Amino acid sequence: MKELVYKIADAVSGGEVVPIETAHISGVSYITIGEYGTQFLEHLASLGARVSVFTTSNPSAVDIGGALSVDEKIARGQERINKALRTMGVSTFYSCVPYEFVLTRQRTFHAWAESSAAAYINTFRDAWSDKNPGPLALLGAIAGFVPRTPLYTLEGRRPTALVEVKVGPLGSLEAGVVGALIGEKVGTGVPYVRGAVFKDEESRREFVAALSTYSAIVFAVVEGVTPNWREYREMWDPTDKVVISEEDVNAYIKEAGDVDAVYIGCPFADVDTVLWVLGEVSKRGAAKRPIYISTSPSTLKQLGKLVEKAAELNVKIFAGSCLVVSPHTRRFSSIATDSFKAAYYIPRLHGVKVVPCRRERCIDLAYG
Ligand SMILES: C[C@@](O)(CCOP(=O)(O)O)CC(=O)O
Repeated sequence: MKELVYKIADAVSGGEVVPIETAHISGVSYITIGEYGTQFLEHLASLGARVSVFTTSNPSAVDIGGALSVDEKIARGQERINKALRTMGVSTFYSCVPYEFVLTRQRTFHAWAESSAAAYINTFRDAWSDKNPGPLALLGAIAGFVPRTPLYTLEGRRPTALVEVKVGPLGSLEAGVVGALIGEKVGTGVPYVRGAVFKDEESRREFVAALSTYSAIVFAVVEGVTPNWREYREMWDPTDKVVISEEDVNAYIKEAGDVDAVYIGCPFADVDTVLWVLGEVSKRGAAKRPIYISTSPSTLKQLGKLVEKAAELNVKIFAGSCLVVSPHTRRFSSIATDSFKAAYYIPRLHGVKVVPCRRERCIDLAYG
């Protein structure tokens, strides 16, 4: 596998590579990679390929507690993927927020394939990762190194565009809209973001998820927030400025119509978000329409008995999968969500309509 990574490096980074501490692979759901992707993983495993660094995996098509129904064919396909990954030594923890437990120190190298997770550690920790495509992250995990693309160099992390955010503090939906707008307006390079105030952890997750979904950008310097932001600031003299106003953000937020379900947790929800939803729902009684919350397996465990209590209120908390990569999503015709990443992928992967709304409004829609 090392030769293969060197070959790719010849094409993309003048043959240079960087050693990595950890890898995170995406494209591990039978829904997104299908039969050929599954055979590719099985083939690698049967050749004796084994990861040489700690490697985690993105959500799968099947959640760990069986809260989402999937048909036999998908369940069997997913089991084959799980087996191939386990054989190669991948931690089959199935989470899109591995940064909850892999604490990626500043300026250490990682090969993460999930764009929102790579963008999170770049932006909020100044740990260095490019968005490596899923197969390359896996080959890199096996080899122990990846091509030295610009984001693995200080020079390649030099800001290229100044963005002034004139709206906030940003809740989860607004943070996603601001991320998407920066992505669309700046497109590539490294935005230097001034004035962004995130209300909570979920907003930070939504910001980087939307930024990296709506553009190729997986690193933003957020003034006052990104470690070493002063150093990045001094590296460059801004010429152009992009402004994100309250009107820009409001133009993206439509008044929602009828929905069959509400979805929170793309990227996976933290405990705080789950508690907030449960607090709102407890005040009103069981929701008329199901509220789905995806979390990491450890968050689900930490919640303990609350998961059953939530189920009585029609709040389905599940882990290891999400409504982006699970076929369960196809049973709905319209879903409300505060996630701009989910709003991008769910219609494209499942043909299901998505209504982006603020979290408070999403909860209202579960009763409307
Ligand atoms: C569906 C999926 O491709 C979502 C997109 O991920 P990304 O933003 O392209 O890293 C994730 C996956 O396949 O693991």
